[in-house]
Amino acid sequence: MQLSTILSQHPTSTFQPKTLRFPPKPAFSPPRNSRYFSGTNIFRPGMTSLSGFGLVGSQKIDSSSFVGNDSSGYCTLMDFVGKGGVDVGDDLVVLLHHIQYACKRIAALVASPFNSSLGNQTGIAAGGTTGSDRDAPKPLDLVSNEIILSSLRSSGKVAVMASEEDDSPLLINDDGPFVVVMDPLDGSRNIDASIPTGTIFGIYNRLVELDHLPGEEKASLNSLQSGSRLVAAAYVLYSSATILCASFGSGTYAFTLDHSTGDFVLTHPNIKIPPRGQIYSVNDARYFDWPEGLRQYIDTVRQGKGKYPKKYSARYICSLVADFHRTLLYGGVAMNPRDHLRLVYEANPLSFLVEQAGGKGSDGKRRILSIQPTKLHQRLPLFLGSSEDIEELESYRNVQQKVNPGYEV
Ligand SMILES: O=P(O)(O)OC[C@H]1O[C@](O)(COP(=O)(O)O)[C@@H](O)[C@@H]1O
Repeated sequence: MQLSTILSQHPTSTFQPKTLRFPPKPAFSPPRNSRYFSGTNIFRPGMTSLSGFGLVGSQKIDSSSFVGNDSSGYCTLMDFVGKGGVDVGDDLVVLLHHIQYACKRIAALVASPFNSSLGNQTGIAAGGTTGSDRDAPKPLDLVSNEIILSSLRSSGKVAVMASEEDDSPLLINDDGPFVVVMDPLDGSRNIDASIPTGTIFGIYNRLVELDHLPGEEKASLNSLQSGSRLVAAAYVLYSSATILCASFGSGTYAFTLDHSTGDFVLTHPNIKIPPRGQIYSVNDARYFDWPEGLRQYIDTVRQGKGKYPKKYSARYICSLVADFHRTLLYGGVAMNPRDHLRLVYEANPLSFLVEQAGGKGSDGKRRILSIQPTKLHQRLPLFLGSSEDIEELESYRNVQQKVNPGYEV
C-alpha cells in the first residue's frame, strides 16, 4: 500500500500544512548588539547564550530583549532558525520545515484512534502480507519511516538518509547539502499502551569529497560520519505534549507544538542540564546481568552514599526519548548499559544535544562523539546525563554490560 493511501485512510491532523514564511515573520529578533551565528554556525566571542529568551511554558518572549516583535510575541521554530533569528542558513531552514512537518504527522498518527488498523507493534512481520492480495498492515515505525522519507525527499535538501528501519542508507538527491540519520519512532514497542515515543535526528553536511564514489559507498561513508561532525541534532517527543528539542551547535532549545496553530513554539530556551541530578534511569531487572562496577554505582547512589549525599530515585519509562528528555530537564543519568542502542541514530544525536546543554554522553569509558562509527547499525552501551553524575559513574570503570541474552520484553 502506498504511503499516500495509508495516510488518506487515516486522517492524522487538525492542522493544515503551512506555507513556509520565508523570510519568517519578525516575531523574534536577536539582541541588537550581536549575531548568534557566524557563517559556520559558531557563536561570536562574548555571545554565550540566548539569555534574552524569557519564555517558559506558554508565556511570551520577554520583548524587552528583542526588537521587531510582532503582536503575537511568540517565537516559533521557523522564526528561531530563520533570518530574523539564529539564521542557520536557508538550506537548513527548508530541511527543518520539512522535518517538523513530518513529525507533526507522526504525532497525529501515534495519537490517532485509527492507528491500530496499521497493525499493533508486536507480532506483525514488517512489510509482510496478509495472505490475501492486500499488504499486511505496517507497524507505526515503518509508517513513520515513510512519512519522514517522503518529507526529506520533497525538501530537496537531503543527499543521503540513513534510518534505523532500513538495512542500508538511501541516496536521495546527489546535490542535497545534508545527510540525515534517524530513528523514526523510538520506543514503539510500548506504543499499544500509549507510552511516550520519539523521533531522533542527526544532520551532517554531505561530504563533497566523496561525490565521485559509487552510490552505495558514498551513501555509506556519508552516514558513518563521527558525531563530532554533526551540524544539528533533534528529537521529537510524542507525549502529553509534542516537544521538538534541537541544537544547531550553540545551545539546546525545545519547542512545544501548539495544536491550535500547528506551530512549534519556543518553550525551553537554552536548556542547561543540572550538573548533578538525583535520578537514575535504567532497566534494573537486568541487575544480575550487570558487571560489578555498575551494580556498585547503583547500590551506592540509591543509598545516598555517593559523591552527592542524597538518596537517588529511579525513573524508567523504557522509551529513550522520554527518559532522555526528563534527564535533560531534571538532571541525573539515563542509561542502557548493554549493547542495544545505536551509535549513529541514537547515541550521537542525543550526545550532541546533552553536550550542548552542558552534560555528557559516554559509553562508560569514552565520549560518544569521539567514537568513529564503523558499521551503520553499530550498537553500544549508552550513558547520558549530568556531567558530575556521568563522571562519577565512569569512575567505577566496569559499567558496560557484556551479557546480552536478548530479553523477551
Ligand atoms: O530493553 P531495554 O534494555 O530496557 O531497552 C529499552 C530501550 O530500547 C528502546 O526501546 C529502543 O529499542 P529499539 O530501537 O529496539 O526499539 C528504547 O526506547 C529503550 O530505551
